[in-house]
Amino acid sequence: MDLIHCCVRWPWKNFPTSKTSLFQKEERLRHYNPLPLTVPAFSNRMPAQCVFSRIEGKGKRSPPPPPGGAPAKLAAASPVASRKWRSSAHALRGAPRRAQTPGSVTYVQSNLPRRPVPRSPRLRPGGAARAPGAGRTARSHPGAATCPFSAKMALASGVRFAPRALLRPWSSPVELFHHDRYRHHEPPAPVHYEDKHVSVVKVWGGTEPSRYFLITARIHKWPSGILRLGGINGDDISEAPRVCPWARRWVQTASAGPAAALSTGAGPSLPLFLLLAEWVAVMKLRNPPVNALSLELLTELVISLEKLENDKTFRGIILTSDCPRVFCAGLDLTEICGRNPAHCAEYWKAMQELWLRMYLSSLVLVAAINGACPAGGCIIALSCDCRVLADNPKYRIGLNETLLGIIAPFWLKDTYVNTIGHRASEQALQLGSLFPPAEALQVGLVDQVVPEDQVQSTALSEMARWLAVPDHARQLTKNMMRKATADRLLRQRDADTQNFVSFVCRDSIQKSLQAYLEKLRQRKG
Ligand SMILES: CC/C=C\CC/C=C/CC(=O)SCCNC(=O)CCNC(=O)[C@H](O)C(C)(C)COP(=O)(O)OP(=O)(O)OC[C@H]1O[C@@H](n2cnc3c(N)ncnc32)[C@H](O)[C@@H]1OP(=O)(O)O
Repeated sequence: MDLIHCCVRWPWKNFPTSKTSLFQKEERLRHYNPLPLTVPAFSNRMPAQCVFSRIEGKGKRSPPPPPGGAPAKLAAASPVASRKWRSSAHALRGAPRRAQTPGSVTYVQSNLPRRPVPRSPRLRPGGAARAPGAGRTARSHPGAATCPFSAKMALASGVRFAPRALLRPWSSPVELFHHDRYRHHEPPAPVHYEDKHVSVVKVWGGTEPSRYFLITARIHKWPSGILRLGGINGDDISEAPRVCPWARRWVQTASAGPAAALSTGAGPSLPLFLLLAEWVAVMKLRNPPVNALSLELLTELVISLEKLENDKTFRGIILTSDCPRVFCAGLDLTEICGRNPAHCAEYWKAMQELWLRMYLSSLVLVAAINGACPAGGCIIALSCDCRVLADNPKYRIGLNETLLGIIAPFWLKDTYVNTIGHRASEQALQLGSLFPPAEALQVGLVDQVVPEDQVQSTALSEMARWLAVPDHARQLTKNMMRKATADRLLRQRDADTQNFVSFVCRDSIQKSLQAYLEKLRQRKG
């Protein structure tokens, strides 16, 4: 995904300028431009550093066009781009043109069909074909610096942008630039991007989070109005502020506000945290007293996961417990104790389903383990991508099946081995070890052990770290790492169910399960 793609899908006309829901706009655009248009010529060199921003002033008049006019500027920068500009300007004649209102953005929205762009031999790595002297305009006359890169990029891609908008001097209300050029986009001296001058109004996430993000901030001083800083999601959104030094300053300044409210832990910069608010679901297990995995809870979890996976608003889930002192007590023993084989089979299938869904989930799953986490609870946590455990010696984690007289099935064992390695698993599984936090960290069962009151914020920081990776790359890698293990169960699912049912329905096993449950109840008394 790159800036051009974003531009194509999101011409200025459709760029949300009011508080109208971005999601509605996105929906409209889907119909407006249903064919995905990729621009291979630029995609490799337009990573997340691409930022485009726009300042809308109220009642302020736009600065006059640069001396010599846009075509002349472009001609000076590149004769090729200039020729293309002329032809596109010609093509644009007759296209709907919106009148320039004071302080608002002027643009021409083309109604020409868009076309895919062939790789141009004139384009050099690291930027578009740069004609001699292309950067000189900015140095000699910063106020009149043009964006030839953007112009050429758009023209070459067949995007019929308003040339005036593209070639506008940067100090005008419209800015569209590339990281190669950011150094020419220093703000004029009187602008102070400090706390009292700038406040974040909203951070928007798209319905397709891998596409873009947008931060709206209110600037209290000159140029007063609304500033929007946008970027392409899925690459590395924390990179975006790096594009432009003054934007970074602004983002850093603003990070004392809403971001601080969202997280007390140290974490990446503001946009991530604000976006987290929109992209990350927190799923709390609530089946008191110990969050045992009843059939109902399993079904509920599977449905919720499916919903979140299908809702493109979400990129991650933080899984935690709503029950004090217990994350999850594992299988609900009452579901397999004294029940008929059909019920046991149904129950086990639900357990398999949940594991498969979690283990192969395209979302980032972070387990915020705020309580004891034995057996099935541990498997739920191990199916996540990352585990944060509260530092309390009572909160132990591990697969203790052997202590109940039962055997962990092969896919539980595989999950264990994939996490802590063969030898450690061999030992821990046979002994039914439940690890206290420090040991769990040492053996690699969890990724972080933190004070109890920091579990959620650390999980959020971890989530931010995982979300900073482009979704597609992370998902494919996850799949590559986990598919073989999941496939093994998929191939033997029925046999595994039969094995489970025949095992737990044995008299001897039923007796030991009964005894174990009894022990738990007596312990309480
Ligand atoms: C071929 C394949 C064959 C088999 C594969 C089977 C795979 C199994 C994986 C599993 O998950 S087996 C389940 C293993 N789970 C455990 O061993 C956990 C047992 N529970 C505990 O250790 C503790 O309850 C706790 C540390 C989770 C919480 O301790 P605490 O807060 O002190 O609560 P209580 O012990 O007082 O328990 C309150 C209440 O909850 C009942 N209960 C506890 N665990 C379970 C459970 N897993 N299933 C059903 N019910 C459970 C306990 O009996 C108490 O009930 P009351 O009626 O007395 O309130």
